[in-house]
Amino acid sequence: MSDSVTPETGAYGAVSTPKRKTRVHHLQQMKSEGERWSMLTAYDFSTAKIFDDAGIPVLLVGDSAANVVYGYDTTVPITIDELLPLVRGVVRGAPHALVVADLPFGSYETSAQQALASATRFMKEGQAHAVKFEGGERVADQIAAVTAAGIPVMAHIGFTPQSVNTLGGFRVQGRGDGADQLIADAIAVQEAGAFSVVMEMVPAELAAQVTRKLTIPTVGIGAGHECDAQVLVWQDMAGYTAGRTAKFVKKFGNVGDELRNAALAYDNEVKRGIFPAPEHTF
Ligand SMILES: Nc1nc(=O)c2c([nH]1)NC[C@@H]1CN(c3ccc(C(=O)N[C@@H](CCC(=O)O)C(=O)O)cc3)CN21
Ligand SMILES: CC(C)C(=O)C(=O)O
Ligand SMILES: [Mg+2]
Repeated sequence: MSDSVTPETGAYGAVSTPKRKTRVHHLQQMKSEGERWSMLTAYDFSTAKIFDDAGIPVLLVGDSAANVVYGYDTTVPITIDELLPLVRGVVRGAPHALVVADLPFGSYETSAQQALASATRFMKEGQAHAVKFEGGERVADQIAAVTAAGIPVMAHIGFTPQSVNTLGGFRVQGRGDGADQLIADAIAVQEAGAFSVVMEMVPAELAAQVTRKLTIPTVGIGAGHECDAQVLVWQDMAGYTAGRTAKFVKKFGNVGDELRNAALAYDNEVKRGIFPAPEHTF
């Protein structure tokens, strides 16, 4: 092999690509060993395959599909029936990653029974490995019931987008008096049996404090670098989101520009009769 970067390893090949099937206990183990890990959203087979191959250990089929797949303004309208087919595609594309499915708004709030029924659909029909839903103390009963049934639960506290209408918009949570509630929520989800907890838009110092206090791994999004793990919506991470993105986003690529340029080049060659060339012709 030459010294060039190969598609098999890539520039970061040495530090990624764990070719084992990620399980919940591995994430716990990584926290014990002080090893950080990353999580990305995925919504289809092809991208899941790329992220799985890159060694991303956890993929989330987020209800953010409401925005990035279906074009809704918020995550409130998306349904189980809209999310389930995406979960099936991601699971087929990701043989190594732990695939977590987000429960959408309206599918778990009323009772432990409702949460278990919804989670069960994602496990049976979607073949997900775990579910995630929003809320702290207020969904502790749901977390306990779903976990007791053998379904690992990832919790989600801080800014919970499904509650945008009561949280007063897309805002940082846990400032001032909110800190006590955030800590209470973190402890409640751990005690209810969650295997991990997402903290969204929480001041870094508070997120660090919660991360030290909890035994389960914390996954930050806009919660500073002292969380045990990080998550981003993949389109934000790769520079594929049209328009402005939140302050917590870093663009690691220019996929949007790449795709647009490819479409322009294709259109141009078709119009000029250059594509298809003899080598593309039977
Ligand atoms: N593409 C995408 N990325 C996401 O991170 C994401 C979604 N969609 N959809 C579901 C939720 C919604 N999320 C959001 C949406 C907007 C802001 C936002 O506008 N934040 C502003 C205001 C912060 C403040 O003033 O407190 C920001 O500048 O970060 C944050 C999180 C996170 N999730
Ligand atoms: C941003 C992550 C945590 C999420 O809940 C989603 O993508 O729906
Ligand atoms: Mg979500």
